[in-house]
Amino acid sequence: MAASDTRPPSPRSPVTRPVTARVPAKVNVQLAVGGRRPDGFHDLANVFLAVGLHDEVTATPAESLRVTVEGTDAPHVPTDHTNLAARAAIALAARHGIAPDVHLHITKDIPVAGGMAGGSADAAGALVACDALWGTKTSRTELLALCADLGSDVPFSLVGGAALGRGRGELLTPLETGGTFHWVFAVADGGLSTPAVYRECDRLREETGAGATVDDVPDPEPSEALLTALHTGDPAALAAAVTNDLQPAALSLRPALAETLRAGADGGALASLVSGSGPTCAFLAKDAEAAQDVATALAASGTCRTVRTASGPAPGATVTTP
Ligand SMILES: C[C@](O)(CO)[C@H](O)COP(=O)(O)OP(=O)(O)OC[C@H]1O[C@@H](n2ccc(N)nc2=O)[C@H](O)[C@@H]1O
Ligand SMILES: Nc1ncnc2c1ncn2[C@@H]1O[C@H](COP(=O)(O)OP(=O)(O)OP(=O)(O)O)[C@@H](O)[C@H]1O
Repeated sequence: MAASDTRPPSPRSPVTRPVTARVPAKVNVQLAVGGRRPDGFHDLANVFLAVGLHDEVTATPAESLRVTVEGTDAPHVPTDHTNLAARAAIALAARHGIAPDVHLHITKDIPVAGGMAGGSADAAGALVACDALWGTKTSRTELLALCADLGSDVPFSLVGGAALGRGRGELLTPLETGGTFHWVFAVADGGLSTPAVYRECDRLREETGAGATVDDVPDPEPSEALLTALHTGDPAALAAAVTNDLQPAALSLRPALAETLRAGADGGALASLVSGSGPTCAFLAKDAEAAQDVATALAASGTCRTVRTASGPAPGATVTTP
């Protein structure tokens, strides 16, 4: 603004150069699933750990909203307004009464429909990238509320690190971690639908006669042993405490995952579990060197499409452009 210009400053200072955000994947080190609520969701005790596999979302000014995707899994990602990143941009623009005219380019490295919150990562990335591009200066509290509307995992993709998620997973309490945990991920051919896995969990519970609603299933609680293991950074103690209530459902829908889990355990993993709703399998290793050994064994086993190593905790959605 010129020195003689007495107009009040604009409340927004949009930028015209592209803004890129980097967002991590997650693994659930504890996923305790309560009964089905009347709204169809399940209450959770969901202990998230962000790990260093990342998507990037670049937001550039455009005539209208447009999404492009690059990466091995790109053909499986929608580029219309159902893309979670597009929905995030629309929600943020609506919140500020502006048009969502932006080109979102997603560089996808997180497996699609793999139980590692890939779509959620892109939504959180789009929110922080668009907020910086549009100069909308949305408060953290408002961003978290927008995230929660977009999906249960999206708030965690924004904050990263480690956190306990209550409610349907959107009510977060950050957790201190005492060290770095080394993971190996076995990526399966094809994804699993998250609602289908929750439905299968309910079906298996009903099959045992126990019932599957909030009236039948005890409230899910975080494990003290697991929280202590995260706090002290002890991989052996964490391995002894990891649990995933969706694992039987994922295995029921994809029985071949049992072989993947066995191959990782045979390769020396301290713990082998399905990541969230699957079908990615996660293996906790003693250290970086042991993770390489587990990765080599999994690759040789022929029980998965690709093997990745990553450590956590990793930071949440972060703008990386100056
Ligand atoms: C399996 C996890 O990834 C673990 O972190 C999440 O619970 C799933 O989170 P998400 O993919 O963000 O899920 P949302 O987009 O919120 O919900 C998709 C569907 O998953 C089921 N769902 C999800 C979360 C939850 N606490 N209970 C549920 O039953 C519901 O059928 C819902 O319609
Ligand atoms: N940006 C996106 N990236 C990936 N999938 C998307 C995206 N937007 C919408 N989708 C749709 O969402 C579905 C689930 O994809 P996603 O990769 O988020 O699953 P997920 O990682 O298993 O999710 P979660 O771990 O949060 O349950 C995909 O099959 C795809 O149709």
